[in-house]
Parts: sequence; C-alpha cells; structure tokens
Amino acid sequence: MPSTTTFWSHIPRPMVMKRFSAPISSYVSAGAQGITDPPARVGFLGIGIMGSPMAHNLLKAGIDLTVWNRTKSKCDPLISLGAKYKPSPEEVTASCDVTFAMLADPQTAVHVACGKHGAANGMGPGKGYVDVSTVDGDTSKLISGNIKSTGALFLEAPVSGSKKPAEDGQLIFLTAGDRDLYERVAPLLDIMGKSKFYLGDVGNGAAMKLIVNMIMGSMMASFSEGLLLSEKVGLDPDVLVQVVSQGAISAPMYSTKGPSMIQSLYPTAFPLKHQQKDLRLALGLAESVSQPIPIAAAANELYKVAKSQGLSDQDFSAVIEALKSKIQHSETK
Ligand SMILES: NC(=O)C1=CN([C@@H]2O[C@H](COP(=O)(O)OP(=O)(O)OC[C@H]3O[C@@H](n4cnc5c(N)ncnc54)[C@H](OP(=O)(O)O)[C@@H]3O)[C@@H](O)[C@H]2O)C=CC1
Ligand SMILES: O=CCCC(=O)O
Repeated sequence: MPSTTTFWSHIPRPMVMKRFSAPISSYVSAGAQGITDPPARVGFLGIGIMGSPMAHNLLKAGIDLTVWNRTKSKCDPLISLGAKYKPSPEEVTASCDVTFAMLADPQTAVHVACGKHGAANGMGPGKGYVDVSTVDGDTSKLISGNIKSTGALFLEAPVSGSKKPAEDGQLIFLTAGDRDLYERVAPLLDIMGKSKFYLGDVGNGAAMKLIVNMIMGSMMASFSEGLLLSEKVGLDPDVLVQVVSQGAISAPMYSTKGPSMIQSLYPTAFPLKHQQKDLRLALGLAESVSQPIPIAAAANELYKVAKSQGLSDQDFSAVIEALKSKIQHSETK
C-alpha cells in the first residue's frame, strides 16, 4: 500500500480562480489590465431549470444574448427582457462569438451540438463552444472533436450548484479543454458563478462533476434512510435535521431539503432523472478504471426504483419515496 503522499503526489493541482469582484463594465471596457475582454455576442442553448437563470444573469449583466430552446416558449421571458432568439442551434452559433449549452443528458448534448442544424454547423475559427451540461468524458470528447474540426475552440464546464445558486450567480464551474477559450469566457463564468476550476484536458471537468454528484446522490439516499429510521423509532425527523445541521455532517442540502422531505414534498431544483443519469455515468467512469463503488451502485438502484414510480421530474430528494415503498413491502411480508 503506497503512503498517502506517494499515492496522491502524481496528480497535478488544478488552477482555482475566485470570482472577480469588479463589475462587468470593467471587463468590457477596452484596455482593462490583465482581464480578457469577454465575447461581444453570446449564445445560450437549453433554457431549462439551470439554463434559464444562467442566461438571465448574462442578460442582466448587459451581455448581447441570443437564445434557443427546443420548447420555444421557455425562451419568451428572456426575449421579453431583451434576448434575441434564433430557431436552431446552428443559427445561434453562426450569429455569436461564444455559445453556451446547458442540456439534459449526453444524447441531447450530442444531438444539439452535432446533429442536423446543430451548433457545429454554425461554428468556425474565432468562435467558441462551452458545454456546461453534465455528461461523461467520452461524450464531451466527441462534441469537442466535432466543434474543433470547424476551427473553433471547445471548453467543457459542467457546474456544481443547483437552481438557487444558478439564480444567485453562485455556481462552481469545473472546466477543461481549450485554455484560450477558458481565459476568454472567464468574465462570463464570473457573472454566473462564484468560482471556477481549470482542470486540463477535456474529460477532466466531466469526471470531476460526476464524482461530486456521485457523492451527492449517495448522501441523499443515506439521509433519506436516516429520516425514515428516526420516525420509525419514535424520534421527530425535524429534530434530526436540526441535529445534523449543527454537526460535522452538516450540508446545505440537508437543511434546505429535509423539511420538505418530511412533508413528502419535492419541489424540483435538481430533477431525479438527472441524478440517476449522473450515478449511471459515474458507475461507467469507475468501471473504466476498474474501481468498485458499491455505495453509489446501491444508491443508483434506489433512484432507478424512484424513476419507475414516476418520480423522474420531481426533485432528487424524492428518492426517499423508493425507500418508503421498500419499508411498506417489508412490513407486508
Ligand atoms: N437542476 C440542477 O440542479 C442541475 C442540473 N445540472 C445538469 O444541467 C443539465 C440541465 O439540467 P436542468 O436545467 O436541471 O434540466 P431541465 O430538464 O430543466 O433542462 C433540460 C434542457 O435540455 C433540453 N432538452 C431535453 N431533451 C432535448 C432534446 N431531445 N432535444 C433538444 N433539447 C432537449 C430541454 O429542452 P425542453 O425545454 O424543450 O425540454 C431543456 O432545455 C443536466 O445535464 C443536469 O444534469 C447541473 C447542475 C445542477
Ligand atoms: O448536478 C446537480 C448538482 C446540484 C447541486 O450541486 O446542488
């Protein structure tokens, strides 16, 4: 068994950047020292739970924004605030310097980037494509290859943080790919987020994101077990939430989601179907390096049960319902 120092020492340290504190006007102004001018025309593909507030924050900061979404009506609030609209990803990328994409899953990210009238068709030298969707490394590399074959630059930049951090411009970007594009879009990432990590080659951002969400999915499943067990042994689960929130395992998601979980309410911030997708992709990542991840694998089974119960579009905290049905099943035996 190698010593801890030897075990980790070959891993290069990422570059971590905190948000600039200066207002956007100082990034845009010519000659701002040490700060790259942000792209003038910015596109945004995928106006869902996350894409909508992210695009909104860019617009509020005065960015010239063009949007597209499969369901056009979701673009309407942004259009009413001054965003432009184009009817295909290709037309967005053709009219913009840099385009962000925030899409559901690997299949969708590939379809929107590389399909008919997809983003790659409008790309070319001098342009950039930033995919902020949560996908696996192979998908990201496929999209990168298609974008870069046009002469454009590619950055993967999945985000940690959910609906509220997206609204508050408090996301954490996990970026990898073309360093020049990273520098160029840094002021835009600073509008939408509180920090950003540059992790090197395409695939590293995706891997980091999947590992974070693998941990999160297991934590939520474990928290759900605790809530139900506390009730079963006659304790008040609200008190459990308070105790957890004051100790070493305190996490914002327990204190924010715990009270509604106790009421069997799951207002969607992070859809359960996406959490299960991330666990599935994390299992693939672990498989690629032959590492067992038994806890995440068990959690994944619970999310699959919750999906089969019709809870895909509820918040991922609805995984507790899968446990409830297991308990009921064991009680009827
Ligand atoms: N919600 C969260 O807390 C977080 C989510 N993420 C990740 O961000 C990504 C987006 O998540 P979120 O915004 O929550 O999800 P949503 O389900 O709200 O949005 C998904 C987006 O993908 C689009 N889409 C889905 N299928 C297709 C398709 N076949 N063709 C074209 N567009 C399609 C949707 O369009 P339409 O509106 O037409 O359905 C929508 O714009 C996911 O990868 C997720 O894992 C990352 C961090 C946090
Ligand atoms: O991918 C979703 C992440 C949600 C979160 O970080 O709170």
